[in-house]
Amino acid sequence: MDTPASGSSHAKIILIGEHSVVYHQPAIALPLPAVRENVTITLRKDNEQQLISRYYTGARHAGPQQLAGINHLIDELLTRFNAANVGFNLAINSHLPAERGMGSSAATAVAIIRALYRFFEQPLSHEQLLSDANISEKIIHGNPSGIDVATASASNPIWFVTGTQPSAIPFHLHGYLVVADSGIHGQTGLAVQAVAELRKHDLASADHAIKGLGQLTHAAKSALANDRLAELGVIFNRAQVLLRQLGVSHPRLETMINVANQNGALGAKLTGGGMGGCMICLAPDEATATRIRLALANEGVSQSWVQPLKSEETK
Ligand SMILES: C[C@@](O)(CCO)CC(=O)[O-]
Repeated sequence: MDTPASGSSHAKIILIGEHSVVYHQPAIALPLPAVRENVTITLRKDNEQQLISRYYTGARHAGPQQLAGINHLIDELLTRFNAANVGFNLAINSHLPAERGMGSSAATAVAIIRALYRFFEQPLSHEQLLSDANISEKIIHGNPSGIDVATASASNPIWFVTGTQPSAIPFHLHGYLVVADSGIHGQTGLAVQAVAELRKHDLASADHAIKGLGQLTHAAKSALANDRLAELGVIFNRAQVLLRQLGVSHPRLETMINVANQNGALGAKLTGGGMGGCMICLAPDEATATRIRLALANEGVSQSWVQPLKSEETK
């Protein structure tokens, strides 16, 4: 407790299966290790608990409503460690844009939990990490499947089914994944609610799309295992049609998807909750990935990332 402690995490990208995963279909997600979240905790001499972040700096309980989930999580851990009155500064250094489908709230929770357990010198199992991180995710997202937390704490691509342990997935794929930020805040909780509303009004067509996404996720698993990048691109395009039917796309994402596909992408779709947030697409080589990013930048996209997909690195 006398020495500062740190914890870190990273962004997540859902390759396929967002939304349908809430209805017990499988999903496939990847950690994006280049886009990181770091938390450092240092002891204070007084008993104040201060938060330092790019969105808010000050007493942690006096912060905006968006901090409710994180505060609840910290309260619960401090009570568990019998440390409710210990003073500390908790600094969050984040490279993840918030509310863009990259799992920023899950990454923050995972980094905070790792830092707090280290600070109070408590052992932390992977199961405990997942269960603790879902404390704040439930407050922020209402009914999360758990995929964001599972990917924020994973170092390899995962196959995820709600209520079961995430498993490693055979990953033999060569190509490039481009992730591009629409700049529009997409609220996962609202998007999940919108799909639930659609199911109330038109159960048959909503469940048809959800089942279709499940089938595409199984097809994607086989394409990933057998280095079939072009096939995975076609699967991305089909998934986007179904996500649009579920009402979770956005005109800006549709424009970006068209730009990517017109500039050599093998397929493109939204990722995460949608209604804003990020788009992902597949490129066969680095030159094409660069061309896509430049074309998106010409369309006003200010942030994009590229992740090489190499089976050696991600297995
Ligand atoms: C939209 C959703 O499927 C993914 C959010 O990253 C919601 C969830 O699984 O909790």
